[in-house]
Amino acid sequence: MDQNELKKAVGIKSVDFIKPQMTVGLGTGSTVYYMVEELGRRVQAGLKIQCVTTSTRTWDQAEKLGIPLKKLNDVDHIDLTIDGADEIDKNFQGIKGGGGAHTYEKTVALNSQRNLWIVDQSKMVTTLGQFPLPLEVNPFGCQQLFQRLEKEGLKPAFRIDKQGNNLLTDMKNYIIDLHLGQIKHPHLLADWLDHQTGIIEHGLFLDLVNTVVVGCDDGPKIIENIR
Ligand SMILES: O=C[C@H](O)[C@H](O)[C@H](O)COP(=O)(O)O
Repeated sequence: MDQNELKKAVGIKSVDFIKPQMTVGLGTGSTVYYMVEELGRRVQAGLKIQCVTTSTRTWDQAEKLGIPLKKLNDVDHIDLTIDGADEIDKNFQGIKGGGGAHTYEKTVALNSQRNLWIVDQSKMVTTLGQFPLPLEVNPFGCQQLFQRLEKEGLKPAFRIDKQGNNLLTDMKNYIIDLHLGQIKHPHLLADWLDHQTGIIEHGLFLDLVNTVVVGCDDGPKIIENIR
């Protein structure tokens, strides 16, 4: 199976975790796309749920499919959030934000009773960091922040769109990607990044995921993170 077929298989499989009357967080990305398409089919077939989204992309897709949507501020809990990931290590720590949506994604994830990630097998790694670590940053003072990151040896690069401009997030911020190669101590790095003024949110998602559905050639595999 190619990567897209694996993404589609896990996207469809993950919808089995959604039960009637749940409030569900919908992530962002090309794997989540398939999950939302399948959820739309089930809602049209009569499944009663409500959802919050983590990006305008997902909101627009879900709205077109007739999935009932709420703003995050208007729900009192989220039963389950289903999202993609860019890397997951052997300790179930993850990198997200390849699509620049990680700030809203982390906000929704932190407010969810359960988090389920859907990935193809290429995302399962021994050590995080091969995938560049995304930072959402405030445009105000971003050059000074960039220099600070360079000085720390974190190999930053602004993410640029097709027109050659700084890519803008849903919140109209910029993205800086850190090309680290490997992240030996994710918690220490997360702690340092959490304390840098100008960084709105980083893409390290630590101690957050409960279940991972991995797309493998012989079918989706469900892995529980027993913590
Ligand atoms: O900002 C984007 C998200 O964190 C995505 O969930 C992540 O990048 C995985 O995306 P994809 O399923 O397209 O590989």
